[in-house]
Amino acid sequence: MIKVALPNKGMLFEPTQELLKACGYKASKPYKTLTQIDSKNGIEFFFLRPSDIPMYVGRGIIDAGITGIDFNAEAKSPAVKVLDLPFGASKLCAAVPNESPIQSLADLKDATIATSFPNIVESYYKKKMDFVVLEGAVEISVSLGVANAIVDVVETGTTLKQAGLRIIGEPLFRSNAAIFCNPQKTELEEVNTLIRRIQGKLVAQTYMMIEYDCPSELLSKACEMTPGLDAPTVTKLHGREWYSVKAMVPREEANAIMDKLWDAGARSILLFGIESARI
Ligand SMILES: Nc1ncnc2c1ncn2[C@@H]1O[C@H](COP(=O)(O)OP(=O)(O)OP(=O)(O)O)[C@@H](O)[C@H]1O
Ligand SMILES: O=P(O)(O)OC[C@H]1O[C@H](OP(=O)(O)OP(=O)(O)O)[C@H](O)[C@@H]1O
Ligand SMILES: [Mg+2]
Repeated sequence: MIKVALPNKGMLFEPTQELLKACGYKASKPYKTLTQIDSKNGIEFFFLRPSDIPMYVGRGIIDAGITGIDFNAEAKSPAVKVLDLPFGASKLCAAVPNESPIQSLADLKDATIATSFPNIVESYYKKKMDFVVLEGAVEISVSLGVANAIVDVVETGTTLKQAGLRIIGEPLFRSNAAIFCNPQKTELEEVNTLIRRIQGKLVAQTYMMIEYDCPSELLSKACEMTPGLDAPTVTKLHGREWYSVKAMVPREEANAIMDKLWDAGARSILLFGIESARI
């Protein structure tokens, strides 16, 4: 049985729970319980603080885990990223009070910076810096007088704005959620099954299946409009010079492609969702 760590709280908790459930895993966190055994799939899930997951996976105590790229970098963990996930997208930005004379990231070299990510900040500046290290609610620290600036996660910017801060320069780091694996465990069968199932679900969320009929003179143009991942499947209709075409199309473009096919003369155009996929 392999060990897999999942976030026990925070921004990654719900999307991770939903993803694993959709992939057929018994991974829902029981109330006040920090483990869940999925014996059918040979996995014991551990619900841990997302910032602690890189340490456990890096040491090989846990085989694989889902957390943020920023947390893995901050922990300087040897865990390897094996798959990006489409949630937890964030950036680490420096910010100062609106009225501060500081204008650029270079001006922050000698400032006292409040942050939960001192290692990432030092890698950015490539020198020892002066920090107040906080667990959270970092935006309020400047008005409380412990620092001149912060480096913290920004998503919409609302928390910064409410605290009377403004962003300086470009983000120091960009992050999203990902699956990380211990470098010695990347070949484990259960780890690879987990990755393939999640990849399959992500493909299913990104693509749809289109099926339509078109006259023979339209076939090559229609296939150009719906090239699929490799090539569209084409079947001749019985008793007519018409063809049935089936292909995967990007979900975001699916309706526009249907409109174009219709205008070009295709008919009986059907669009299907994909539950999962192994490509
Ligand atoms: N508002 C947000 N939007 C998107 N991603 C975010 C946001 N806040 C944090 N993240 C990202 O989600 C991951 C987990 O951060 P989160 O703040 O949820 O963990 P935590 O600090 O351990 O939990 P909590 O804040 O509840 O104590 C990190 O990789 C972080 O970059
Ligand atoms: O740009 P915004 O959309 O406002 O989001 C950014 C905020 O979200 C996170 O806070 P969280 O709720 O995780 O609390 P924390 O500060 O205690 O970690 C992050 O630390 C920022 O404070
Ligand atoms: Mg947080």
